[in-house]
Amino acid sequence: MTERKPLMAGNWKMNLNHFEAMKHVQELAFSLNDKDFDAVDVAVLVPFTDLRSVQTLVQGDKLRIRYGAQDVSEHASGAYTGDISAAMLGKLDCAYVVVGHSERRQYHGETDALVAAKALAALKHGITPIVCVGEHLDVRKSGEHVAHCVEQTRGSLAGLSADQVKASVIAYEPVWAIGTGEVATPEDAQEVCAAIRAELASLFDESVAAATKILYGGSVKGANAAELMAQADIDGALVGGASLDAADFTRIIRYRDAAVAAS
Ligand SMILES: O=C[C@H](O)COP(=O)(O)O
Repeated sequence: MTERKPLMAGNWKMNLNHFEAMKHVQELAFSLNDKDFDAVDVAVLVPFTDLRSVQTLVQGDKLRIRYGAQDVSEHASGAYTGDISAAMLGKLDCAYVVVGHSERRQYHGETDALVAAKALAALKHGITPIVCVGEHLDVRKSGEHVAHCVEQTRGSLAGLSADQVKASVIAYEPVWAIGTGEVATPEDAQEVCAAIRAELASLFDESVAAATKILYGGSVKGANAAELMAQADIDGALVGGASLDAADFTRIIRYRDAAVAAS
């Protein structure tokens, strides 16, 4: 069976300027140790304006924290005012980029096809795309959430090869659970993550399904990370609000400690 090393990725969204970013990364680095990094991959997904400062800090201090961006252009270069290319992110040694976050889908009209094009652009430059999918509350209430997320996964990975999917991360984020304090139950999250994994097996094969990391996102905190991580198909978390608090993000990264304390 393939070992999938957990990934805890903090999506800062539009928070923290580059001074605040450096302070926050230093705080996080101070609270984590080698044992944490051996057990879990830790990443911060920061505003574009923070990237160079975070890179300098991480590389200068040889920190084991990885970093990345929250969006990328599907284009290689050219007259796309305000956009940032994957080549530019690659030059900053970004390890990850979020594509298709529900806030981009909602406020910027991003479609599955665009998300797939962005994922491909990232992969071309050796950057792992974190491809987000998830349903709105009305879809959940209609009982169509599994079919919806599977369909969105298929569309958002269109054109990626088996190896490219293995080199990607998928994040299931029910939109109704984002920033609301309304966390999906571990069983709800597992249901969709398992369906996404089954879809990878049917689109490609079992090796792709076994190798691809699937994260859960939506009101993850130190207090609920362990029960989510106990689910077979959840390989980590995409954390918004709680990642802005170094202490709570550390608790999420150390979810195993909470699991031990509860047993
Ligand atoms: O990308 C992160 C998600 O949107 C979750 O945000 P949240 O943890 O604040 O609910």
